[in-house]
Amino acid sequence: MPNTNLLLTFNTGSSTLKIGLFQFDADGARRIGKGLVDFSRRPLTFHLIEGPTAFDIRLDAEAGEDLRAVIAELFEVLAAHFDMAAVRVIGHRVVHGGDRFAGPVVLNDANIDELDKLVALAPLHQPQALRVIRAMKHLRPALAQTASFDTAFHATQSDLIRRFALPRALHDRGIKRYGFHGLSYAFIARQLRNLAPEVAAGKVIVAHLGNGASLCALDGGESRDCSMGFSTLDGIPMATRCGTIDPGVLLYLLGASGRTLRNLEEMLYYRSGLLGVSGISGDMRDLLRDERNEAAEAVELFSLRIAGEIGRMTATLGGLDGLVFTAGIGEHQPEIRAAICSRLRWLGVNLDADENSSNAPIISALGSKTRAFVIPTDEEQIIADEAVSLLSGE
Ligand SMILES: Nc1ncnc2c1ncn2[C@@H]1O[C@H](COP(=O)(O)OP(=O)(O)O)[C@@H](O)[C@H]1O
Ligand SMILES: CC(=O)OP(=O)(O)O
Ligand SMILES: [Mg+2]
Repeated sequence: MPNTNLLLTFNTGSSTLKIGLFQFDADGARRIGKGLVDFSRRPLTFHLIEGPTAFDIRLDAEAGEDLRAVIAELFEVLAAHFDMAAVRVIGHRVVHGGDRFAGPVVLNDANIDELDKLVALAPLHQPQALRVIRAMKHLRPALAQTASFDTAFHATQSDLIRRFALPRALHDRGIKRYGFHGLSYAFIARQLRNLAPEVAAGKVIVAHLGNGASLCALDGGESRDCSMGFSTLDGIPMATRCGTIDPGVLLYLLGASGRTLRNLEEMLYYRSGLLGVSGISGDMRDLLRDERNEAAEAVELFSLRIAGEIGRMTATLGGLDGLVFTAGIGEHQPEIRAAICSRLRWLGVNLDADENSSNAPIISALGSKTRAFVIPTDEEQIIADEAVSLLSGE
């Protein structure tokens, strides 16, 4: 096998672990493979892509409390395809960096402890990422590990935008908006600079529409606003998460109707959003195929709330030059882009139907005042680039 430096990225989502394999040198990191384990499906299977070839490898390990057995088995499987002795660094996606981390870091015991303190703020994501970090540390104690944060990209937001209209003392204690999906937004800002530099220099809203979904307002490529705030529940409706909700509903459910905190949390994170409204599925592909009214209503509510949030963010920016769609739904579902944009004609968004239906990079019609784009995202590329910069001491 060739003598090169390898880098692995771990993107720990709420129920999946995405692995990126990169070759790197002083010039940067280049992807050579990717893998996915979906912890919501049994038996556990490692879906691995090496160049043009895909493999589905059944795993023997159980996803136990510490994930050590799963990570060890993934390394064994990867060793059959890649030179794992050449791995120099593991880069992790960590969703919440709080106020403490405004950029990527090399992980050590002290900052792993700091990340532990943020678990309550991102209960779906943070504990799982920490399990993977600790499992790696156990398995390869000498290997460097880095963390790249979803929240860090939003450090350019103003104090005003981050503020809730609550007593000041709470803000000072960290009860404020942080913003998420920052690795995706960093990647999109970079790609847009190559695709349409004149738009990237202006006012742009990016719609990251995956299982988790949010919108980000960019001015000159810097974050000014994000629909996700304090937690990954806020903003637009998602596959199974509720998005913005009247806090009076939560008080009512906890008070008069006597739900427990656990039960409420489980409902807001796992049984709401597209799944909750449709009663059918949280997967947009299922809803677009289904002919029942409830499916159509979930899709319509999703589009309506997104268009409304784009209106609000246009006020933050004071105008809109570009709109970018990304992630699973944003990249692959023209029907949803069309439904959102049909509510944004007043903002000067005018789609080209043919370009939109073929998921082309530029989907706005010639002469559209606001230009619209489809740009595939790659959070792992940002994690890899940040790990290489940290390693080379930049
Ligand atoms: N070709 C496609 N591949 C993957 N997801 C797709 C595709 N087309 C539509 N989707 C939708 O994208 C959503 C998942 O988005 P994704 O970005 O993969 O999620 P996440 O990374 O947050 O788990 C689902 O609602 C799914 O229906
Ligand atoms: C922040 C967040 O919601 O992430 P994901 O989309 O991976 O669930
Ligand atoms: Mg995601």
